[in-house]
Amino acid sequence: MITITSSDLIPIEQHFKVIAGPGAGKTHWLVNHIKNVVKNSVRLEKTRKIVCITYTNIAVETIMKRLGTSIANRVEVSTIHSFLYRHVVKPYFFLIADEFEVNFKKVNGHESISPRYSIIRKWLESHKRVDDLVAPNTWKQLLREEKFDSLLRWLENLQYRYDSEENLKLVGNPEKAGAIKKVAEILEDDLISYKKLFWSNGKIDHDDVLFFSYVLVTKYPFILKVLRAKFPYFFLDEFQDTNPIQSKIIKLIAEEETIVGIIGDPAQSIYSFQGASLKKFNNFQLENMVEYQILENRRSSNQIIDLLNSVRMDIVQNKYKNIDNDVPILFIGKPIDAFNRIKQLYGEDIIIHTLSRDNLTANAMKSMITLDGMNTNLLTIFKEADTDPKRYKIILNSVESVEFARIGDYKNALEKMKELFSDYSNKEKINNSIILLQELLRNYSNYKDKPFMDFYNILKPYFKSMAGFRKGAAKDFYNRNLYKHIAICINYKDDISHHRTIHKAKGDEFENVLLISESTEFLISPDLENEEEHRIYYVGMSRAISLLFIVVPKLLEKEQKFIKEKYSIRIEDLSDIPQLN
Ligand SMILES: Nc1ncnc2c1ncn2[C@@H]1O[C@H](COP(=O)(O)OP(=O)(O)OP(=O)(O)O)[C@@H](O)[C@H]1O
Repeated sequence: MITITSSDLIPIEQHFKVIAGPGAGKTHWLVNHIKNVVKNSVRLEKTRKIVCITYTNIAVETIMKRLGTSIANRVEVSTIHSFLYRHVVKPYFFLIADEFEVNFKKVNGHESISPRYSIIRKWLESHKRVDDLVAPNTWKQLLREEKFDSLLRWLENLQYRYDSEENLKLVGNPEKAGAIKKVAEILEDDLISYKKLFWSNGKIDHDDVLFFSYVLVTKYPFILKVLRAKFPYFFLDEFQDTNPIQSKIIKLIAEEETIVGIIGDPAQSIYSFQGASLKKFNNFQLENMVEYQILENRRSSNQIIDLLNSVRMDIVQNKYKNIDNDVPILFIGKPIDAFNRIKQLYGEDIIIHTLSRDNLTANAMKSMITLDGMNTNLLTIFKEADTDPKRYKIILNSVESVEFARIGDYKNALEKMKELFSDYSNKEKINNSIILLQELLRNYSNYKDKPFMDFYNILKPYFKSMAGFRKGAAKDFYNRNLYKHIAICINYKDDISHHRTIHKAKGDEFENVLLISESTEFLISPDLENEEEHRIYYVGMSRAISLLFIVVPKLLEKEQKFIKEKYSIRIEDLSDIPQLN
């Protein structure tokens, strides 16, 4: 292992792996490396390009900006899904379309696809093992209530996995099977038929892109030759979270001609549910690959780096900036109280980013409301209650569009709205979407704290054909639930707000961070190597530049004592601060 700094250059014609902790300047280093390749490579010629793969669209934009306009046209910065779609799936889909029953002419990009009742019904009815589905789990019984609910959740979590013979298989996650656990194995036998119902309609999702790419490059190796000819350099940031299919494709590309470089931090591997793992990153090898490490932390104050170093065993980061600041504070109490307490301590103007473990807490922080006693499952209940798919889509997309816009994400807000005007010309689609979105934002205070039915009533004049209500579950749902409670259950696409999940904050950095946690396990017995939960909180803590705060709901006396002894950290019980409202 060779130690470098984020300003050092390395040879450009060798595969490499760069390992470095948070704030080491991995992205910074990668941008410099790309510039160095553009400047010195004799293999780029006019049309050949460098590929730079990163994890999110936001990260793509950051890298493009840092590369600058003068060399941006020499580099293809992209997420892996967009890259593979553009260069493998789209041009070569026709080769496997018949085999997988894909209507490839209808395929237009990749999207998140949710299971739908009509499709599930069709699939179950003609499932190749339908005769093995016997009472109380006949195909009709599986379409009812609790079982259907479990079936939905199970289908939402399908994954492509390699079996022991390295064949790629589509499998379900038994942990998500709930009430259908007993029959999940039978259902799993014919999952491809379920997928084909979407594919035959031209709909493919993000995982399908990886799957089809893998099938294509292994069946038709000439595609690899084309990729190598077009892209002599292939770099991947955040490689610790790489999906195994992606890893295999990269290895195939690296077999000849193309130089592959991967960059990442094993302690920041937080996507095991997508099949990534710290071990896979550590074990990733290519012929003659050179390994480097960067041991600096250029982001955080000395006090934050001390804390990060105390929970991490494999490396000790150097304090590059060598800037002192206040020691981190561990609050005991509610997140909103902690947020207000920080303002009390540091002044109203302090900008605080809160990072939460789950989506709901992050969204509740956006609206500064507490989750106490709230039903946190409202979106699932909404989907079940509103059996009119058209109305459901209009309402859900509108909520998403409004809430995306409220955090400043107008791009995705507009996309959501445009889906509701699919029958219009492109220009009309945009115009209608803007007008409606503006109207909804202007009216926000008129429906935010009111029953969901009020929101429906505001939308109704814009969608004349949207169904009304008869007595029943749908009407009850709209009358009994408040808009704001449904709004906090949505999933933000690109969350650019000050209140995000830790997962959505990956790769980013903020001046002051309040980390919201349910437990202090990651401080009391940290084990980054084996516990993904601990790594998630480590990622959260390491986003902070100047000040770090952590809030937990409770902490035993002996735990307080232990934490005080082990770390330089201040503990404050918020119930002892009377002036907090
Ligand atoms: N060589 C350098 N010169 C100047 N600034 C640097 C250098 N390297 C890194 N930085 C700065 O240090 C900070 C951390 O860098 P960067 O975001 O690239 O780290 P990272 O290793 O990708 O972090 P993480 O893994 O935590 O997301 C950034 O503000 C970046 O601009």
